[in-house]
Amino acid sequence: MTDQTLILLVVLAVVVLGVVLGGIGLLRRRGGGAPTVPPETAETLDPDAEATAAPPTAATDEPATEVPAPTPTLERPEPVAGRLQRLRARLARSGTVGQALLSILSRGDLTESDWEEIEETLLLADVGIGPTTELMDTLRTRTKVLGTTDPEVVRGVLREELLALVGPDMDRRLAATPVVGDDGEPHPATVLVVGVNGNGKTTTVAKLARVLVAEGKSVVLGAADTFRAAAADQLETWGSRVGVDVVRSDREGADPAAVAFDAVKQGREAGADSVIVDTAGRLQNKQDLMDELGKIKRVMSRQAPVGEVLLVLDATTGQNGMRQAQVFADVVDISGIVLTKLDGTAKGGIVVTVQRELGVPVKFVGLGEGADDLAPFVPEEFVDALLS
Ligand SMILES: Nc1nc2c(ncn2[C@@H]2O[C@H](COP(=O)(O)OP(=O)(O)OP(=O)(O)O)[C@@H](O)[C@H]2O)c(=O)[nH]1
Repeated sequence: MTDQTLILLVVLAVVVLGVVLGGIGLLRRRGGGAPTVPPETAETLDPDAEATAAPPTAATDEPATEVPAPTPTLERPEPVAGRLQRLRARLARSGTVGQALLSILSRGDLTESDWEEIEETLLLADVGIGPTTELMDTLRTRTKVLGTTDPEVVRGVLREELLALVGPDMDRRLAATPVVGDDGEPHPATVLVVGVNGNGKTTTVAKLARVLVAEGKSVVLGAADTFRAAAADQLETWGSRVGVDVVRSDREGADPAAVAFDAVKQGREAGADSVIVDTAGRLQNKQDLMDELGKIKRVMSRQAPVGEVLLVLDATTGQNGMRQAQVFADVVDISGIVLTKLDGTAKGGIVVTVQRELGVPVKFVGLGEGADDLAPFVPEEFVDALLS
């Protein structure tokens, strides 16, 4: 190969190379590949960069956008005033006693067998022997003096006498307002709720919390029924519906007094108006019950005086319920009674019996399973419902 041939070959190779490289450049400009722009300048070049940029990750310095948690909607319990009036139809079965008495008394010139019928009606309604005899004596005297069978007059007399029996002057207010302790500090009003299991105690605690919330009070609940985890779950569910905190133990069988103490402590620290404590109420024997309730009350008092001990009693249990009630009254100072399930019984006379035997007023009555089916007991409204 001559020198000339060699120079020709080199020139040819350079030309071919130039053509090939030029072709590749042309292809690239037509969009066949990404422009080789360094990544850090890509954003500034892309007009849509802001809109399409990925959200900042935790690794960046930019603060993460906070998505507010959805606020649970709290229920507003029904107003408390007039609840017994609203629920009076639930007393229909109890009302049969009033209706029966009215119809007998309206016969006029009552015979001994009429009076026996009156007695039987009262006893069947659980009015109890003592109050039944008293009522019959006054009715005998008054109907004889009046000498009338006018239904309105007879109704008026019966209303007055039933009201006297139920006790219109007893103090039925719930001690639920904070008190100033010996240390000069405000303490929440504390309510200890006792009674045999199955009487409706846990649901009553929840309903009571709603009563107080309806009155604008702040409440903390203590789930000291540590034998039954479901009782604490039940309270938590009910409490969350109205924004009420529940203090509980996660350990079944935990010391109920410790839970009660923590509940009152939390209520005090939070500046709550009231603390309501649910208890187990197992009736193994009187001594155990006395030890348990005594300890709970003692321990609670270290945080705040126990202002109220409510006994929950199932109105349908009759004399058996009265015996249980007596055991509780013997072991702890009861300040009021809640009569549950009054909607399902004709034995409304238990109101009279239980007040007489325990010497404390019925403060609330349960008239159904609904969240607001607990009514403050108003003697006039109760007697009117019996006679309507
Ligand atoms: N009809 C009616 N049912 C009620 C009333 N109060 C409570 N109950 C029902 O009675 C049942 C027992 O109620 P609970 O509150 O679980 O009873 P408890 O006394 O706490 O029972 P333990 O937790 O086992 O001690 C439930 O089905 C309640 O809904 C009421 O006034 N009327």
